[in-house]
Order: sequence, then structure tokens, then C-alpha cells
Amino acid sequence: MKNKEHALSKEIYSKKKPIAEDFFSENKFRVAVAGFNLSELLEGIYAKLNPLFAVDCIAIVLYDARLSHIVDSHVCGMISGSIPCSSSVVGPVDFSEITKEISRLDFPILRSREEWEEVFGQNHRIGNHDAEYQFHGYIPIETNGRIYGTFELHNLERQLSTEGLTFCCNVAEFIAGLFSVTEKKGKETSWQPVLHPHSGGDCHQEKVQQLEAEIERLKSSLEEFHLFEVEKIPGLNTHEEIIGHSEQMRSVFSLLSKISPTDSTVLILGETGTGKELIARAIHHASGRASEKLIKVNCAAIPPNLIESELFGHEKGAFTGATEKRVGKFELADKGTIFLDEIGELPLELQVKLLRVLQEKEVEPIGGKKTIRTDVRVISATNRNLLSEVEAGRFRQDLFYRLNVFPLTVPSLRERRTDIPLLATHFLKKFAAKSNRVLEGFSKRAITMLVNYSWPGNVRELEHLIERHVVMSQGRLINRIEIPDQSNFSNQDHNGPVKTIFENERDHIFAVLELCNGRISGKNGAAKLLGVPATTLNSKIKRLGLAKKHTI
Ligand SMILES: Nc1ncnc2c1ncn2[C@@H]1O[C@H](COP(=O)(O)OP(=O)(O)OP(=O)(O)O)[C@@H](O)[C@H]1O
Repeated sequence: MKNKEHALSKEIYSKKKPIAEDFFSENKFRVAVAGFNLSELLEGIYAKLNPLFAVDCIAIVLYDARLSHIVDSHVCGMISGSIPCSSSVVGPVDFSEITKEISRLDFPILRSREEWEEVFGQNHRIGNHDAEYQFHGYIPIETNGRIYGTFELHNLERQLSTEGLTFCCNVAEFIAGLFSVTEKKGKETSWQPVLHPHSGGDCHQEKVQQLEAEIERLKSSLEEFHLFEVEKIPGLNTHEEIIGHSEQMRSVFSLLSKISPTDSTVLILGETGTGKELIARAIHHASGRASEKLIKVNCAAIPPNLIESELFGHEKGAFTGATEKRVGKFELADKGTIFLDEIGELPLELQVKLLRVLQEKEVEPIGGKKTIRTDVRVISATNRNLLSEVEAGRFRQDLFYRLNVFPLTVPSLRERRTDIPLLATHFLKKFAAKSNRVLEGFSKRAITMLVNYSWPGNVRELEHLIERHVVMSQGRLINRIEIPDQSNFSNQDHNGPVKTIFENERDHIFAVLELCNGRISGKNGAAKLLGVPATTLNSKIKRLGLAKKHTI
């Protein structure tokens, strides 16, 4: 616990070195506080913090540290839709063991009830209110080395975020600034008459103005934490299945509307994860073949010795192990569409056979004596540069021209950054619904972080990143994005190697398993998050070769 606290203290609060020294007598202090109506101030702060960081309750506790007394305490939380603020200390209250500990803090910390109980046992009151809060944050109200008290944050069910704590350090500093000004004025004017809100006078007026200015400053610093509103994107108009409104995607949609109703062969080009399969599906659904089957074949995922029988089928006994007749994908797709994904991976000897099928519209199952006529529309896709593959002798030129009747290039996410907010919000809604979370969206700051990242894995990477953030989110807004370490992708530029589907799937499952502490099944298990039965996840884990230590 200590290490955690010190890491936080270093990161957030390094410049401060407070002196826990009593300065004022209790009475003077109360007058000073009354000077700017602490309850109203706290209510205002709560109204801002609650939606931002999902803080359930906040409090300000003011001390006379030398005398070990709490001299004032204000608590604020949401009760039946309104925000009442109550002052819970009437006279000086002696420090409890826990308050003594908190009043000594000269840096902010997060602590759970469990952690408190480890040290102080279960019979101690934690916080100055009745609710059973489980997670707590404490920030000294301190300026220029003087500690006035503690700004407290309390949550019922969720751990408070380090981010919320960091943000609240500014709030605590702002409150401390108000005390400090009041204190100076108090010295000049012997406190009482000028500082009381009902007493009027220049000094009070000045105080109010100062307060307003501070609140404005605080508000503008909050601006980047405000909700990014997708609806406010000018000219928003997207395809119903494929999200995007950039100029590049609008060109894609316009091409789609032209080619979908035809029977033309389409070759979809684009980096991994750009949405090629989504586009293939959209073409099929908008075609005259929509009521027939769309059959997908991933040419990279099938072992080379099986791909021929997968595509064209085989007769029983056609080769060792062919114990049953198998209907090929081309035959299955009759009257519909076949989607040949990763066509660049098709072995050369099969390229010849595919060419013949495309030319003659007939397939010949392995070991079969007759050919079968098929009426299939072919859509293929690749993330390889097929022309370079042709030049390198790895892809047949005649097949290339057969497939490339209607080429359609899907731009990378880097080339259409204006789509990122829309896509991110689409995925946030999808995963929030899947995991039963109430999330309003992203802050403007989070959207800026997303837009500035280079997205080597394109939309798929964005989708997975948002899924992780939705699962980990604490408030109603996602304020910050944990951007992946770009050095991992330094050689994954446009021409460099890209992660295979296998690697992507493995990494994603691995990340979710880590998130669930290795738990596969049950309420908090990875299978539920990933939306698959635990048995399916188990077999995937075996297939992907994840070590047993990653699971429990
Ligand atoms: N424009 C988009 N709108 C909504 N979701 C998208 C979009 N583009 C991609 N996706 C989603 O991103 C993921 C990856 O898309 P898809 O599988 O179509 O990419 P791909 O280019 O075929 O990838 P690969 O080259 O690895 O086969 C899918 O979950 C898909 O639904």
C-alpha cells in the first residue's frame, strides 16, 4: 500500500511539502468558511464531478490538527436525484484513529475499506457519514505548505480512478486557494464583519467575484473533459452497416451502390482490419442474391492440403481420410456469393484450378467423375499488393485480371481520421450494451487521443481498444485512452508485416483474460465479456496456445 501511495504522491503531488500546523482558532476558521458558503461550493463541485468520474460522495473535512479536532465537515452526495449538502460537525470533534492518519497525509491517496480494515480492524468509522462506502480517496487541502483539511471522495461500488483523484487535486487546490485568500483578508480586517456573506461590504463583494472567476477557470479546465457529442458532427450521414462519413468512405459507399446490384466480380483491397469483410457482406446484402447464401472462405486459415477439397469438395474415398463425401464451398454458394478472403495466400497450384472455375463456371470435386455447374458471384479480398505478388511470381497474372474486374480499395483509418469519433462511439455503444454498462460517451480529450494515434491495426484495433476501455471504465464518460505502445508497431507501417488474424485474436483473448484475472467462466469471466460460451473459449485458448498460467 505504501509503494502505491508513494508512486501516486510522486506523480501527482511532488511539488508540495506541507506543514501540518494549526493556524487559526476554530471560531475564526468557521467565519472564514462561512465567508464563501462552503456547502454551496461543495454542491457545485459535486454536480460537476459526479458525471465526470462517477464519484458517489464528496466531503470537506477541516482540522485543527494541533488540537486533534475536526472543526468543520461538509458532506455532499446524490439522494433521490438531488444533491443535498450537510454539515455534520457542530462542535469540535476529536480525531478518530483513521482521521488522525488522514490528517497526517501530505499527498493524495486511494484506499479501500478493506485496506483500512487491515490496519485498524472493523470497528472504525470510515469517513464522516453513514453509508457503507467501499472506496475512498483523500486529498489534502493545501496551499503554500499549509494544510487546512482533506477533500474526500467516496464510492459505494467502484474503485475511484487515479484520473479522478488527479483531477480532484486541482479542485482541492482551488478550495485551499479560497481559504488562503480568506485567511489573508481575515488578518487585514480582523475577520468577522467583512467576511460574513450577510454582512455585505467591499471585501465580501471581492470574495464573491474571486470565487466566480475561479469557478470559470475550473469550468474551462473541465471543458476538455466534457462529452464529445457525435450528433454535432457537421453533415453526419453514414452507411447503415459500415460506419463512416469521411470523404474517402463516402466514395466507397458511392462505388458500393453502383457495383452491388450487378453480378460483377469484386476485388477488395486494403490493410488488415479496415473492414473488407464488412464491405463484402454489404455488397452481397445489397445485391439480387441477398436472399441466397454468402459463403466465406479464408484462404489463409485452411491448411494448403485441405483447401482444394474445401473449395471444390471431394467424393468419399477420394484420398486417405476422405471417409465421407464433402460438398465444396463453391457448390454451397450456388446462386449466392462466395467471399474469398486473403486470396493472396492461395497456393499457386490452386490458383490454376480457381481460374478454371471462374472461366468455366464449373467445379470438379476431387475424385469426382463429373463437373457441377455453379452460378456464383465472386468477391475476393486481400491486404497484399497483388500486383507486386504477380511480379514476384507468387500470384498468377491471369487470375489477377479475372478477380480484379471491379477493384475497391478501403482506405486505412489513418487516411480517414474524421471517421474515428463516429466509429469509437459506435463501438462504445455496442460494448456498453453488451456488458450492461451505462456510458454516455467519450470526453473531448479522449477523442483527441484516439484521433491522434496511428492505428496500425485499423478499425479492428480501434474496436478492441474501445472494448477494453468500456470494460475498465469507471465513470459515465471515458476520459482518457490508454494508447498502445507505438514502439510495438514501429515496423507495421503500410508495407511492413502486419499482425495476422491469429495473432490479433490471440492478443485480444489474452488481454481480456488478464482483465478477468484469468477467469474463464462465470459472471466476471472472460467468456461472458467475449460473448462466447466458456467451452468455446477453452478450445480457442488451447488452439491459440495461451499458457495455462493465464487462466484459472
Ligand atoms: N466502417 C466500419 N464500421 C463498423 N465496423 C467496422 C468498420 N470497419 C471495420 N469494422 C469492424 O472491424 C472489424 C474488422 O473488420 P473486417 O474483418 O471487415 O476487416 P478486414 O479488412 O476484413 O480484416 P482482415 O484483413 O484482417 O481480414 C470487424 O469487427 C468489423 O465489424
